[in-house]
Amino acid sequence: MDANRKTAYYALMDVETKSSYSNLALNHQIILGKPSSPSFVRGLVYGVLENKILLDHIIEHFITSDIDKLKTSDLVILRMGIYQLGYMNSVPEYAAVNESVVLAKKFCKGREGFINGVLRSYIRNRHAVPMPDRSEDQIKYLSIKYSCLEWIVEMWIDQYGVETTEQILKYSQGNPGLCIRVNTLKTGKEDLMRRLTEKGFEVKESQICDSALLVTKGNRLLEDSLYKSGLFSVQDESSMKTVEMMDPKPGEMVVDVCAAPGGKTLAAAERMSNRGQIIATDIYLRKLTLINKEADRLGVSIVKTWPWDATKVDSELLEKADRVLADVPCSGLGVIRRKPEIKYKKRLNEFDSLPIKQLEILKVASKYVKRGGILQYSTCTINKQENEEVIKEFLKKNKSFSIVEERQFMPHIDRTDGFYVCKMVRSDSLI
Ligand SMILES: C[S@@+](CC[C@H](N)C(=O)[O-])C[C@H]1O[C@@H](n2cnc3c(N)ncnc32)[C@H](O)[C@@H]1O
Repeated sequence: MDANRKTAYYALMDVETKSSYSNLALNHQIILGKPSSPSFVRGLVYGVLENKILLDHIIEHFITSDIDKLKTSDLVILRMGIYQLGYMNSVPEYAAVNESVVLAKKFCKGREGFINGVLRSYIRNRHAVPMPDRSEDQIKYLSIKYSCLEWIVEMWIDQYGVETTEQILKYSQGNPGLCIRVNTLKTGKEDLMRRLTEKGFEVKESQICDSALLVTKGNRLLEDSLYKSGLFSVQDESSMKTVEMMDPKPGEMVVDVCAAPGGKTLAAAERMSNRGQIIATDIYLRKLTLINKEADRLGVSIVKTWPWDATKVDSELLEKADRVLADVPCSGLGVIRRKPEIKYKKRLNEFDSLPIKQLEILKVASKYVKRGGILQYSTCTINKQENEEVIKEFLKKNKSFSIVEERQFMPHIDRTDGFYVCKMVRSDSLI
């Protein structure tokens, strides 16, 4: 059996049946399965996940039974087969069908005839699958075309209008690429570019962040000695941009109240030339160990971690910090191209209560800021209720803070993840 497709199947089953995060499931299965082409596996897994609603719409056209009655294993193999046939030009039709049948024989015995039949019908009639009439049901049309649950499409249409919503959906698809942060404590951007290029990686500078490099070609980056010796970290441009906007200076005291897994904390430490102090807290103790481990790899010694619920005031920190970062838990709707599974989350009470929790965390975080200090709020979402609305509520009752810079980054405008940053300053005088 082809190890590439088997690995993709296992990763997709992990996402469907164990609610695993796609990136973690994929990395885990690639390590276990040792496929000959990890990039093929990635393309197939992300392609299927990104287009799940569209693929199911197609499958429904070619089966007589109810799609909800299919076993997950049947459905995953059908999605993989249709995706290869319809959207992966490099895969010959016979390979897509034969390999799907081989998977079916192993993982859903007795269903190989059914799967073979559906895939062959698709080959014969792929152009006959109707889309919903856009003029009759715009939300349904966009939901199927861009594979995103209807409640999210509806919410964005309410907040941004139809045209922008379609742009957001369009640019939230496709491989975002790999971005790394140069560890300026150990190397410089030019030096790292040269060393990576010598090893066969293709690297270019980011247009968005000073310390970011985009790796456009090359495999097994994290197994390389340059990574192991701490010369760089993997981090999205959006995360790095947040720290660039916060602009922590050497010698300052910084508090990061939702710090794990530590991307922004460690970027801040590098920007501070490892001078000063950063208190990094998170509600989950086990996640804090990741920060400490990474700090060791990067040669960072100014970070102190401890578990803390950011909705509770830590009296040790009152008015102590030059800068406080509240990178709060959010719906993640700005990072759906990295984590497509977010597009399929049902709207639960948890979603609607997020702004309440975010405001609570922000209020507590504000108490740690010195007079004249900086308070920065950030999310990786494009839901206004978790962004502008939270800030509006906060500023209404906290008159000593005012906005220095506020930005909503959008996938279709900035070609980045969707994320929101609001940098505020606490007044010098008593208000
Ligand atoms: C967006 S993530 C932070 C990412 C991090 N700043 C980084 O750059 O790597 C939000 C974090 O908030 C933490 N969290 C959730 N509820 C919390 C609470 N009540 N108190 C403290 N941390 C919380 C989560 O464990 C999660 O690690």
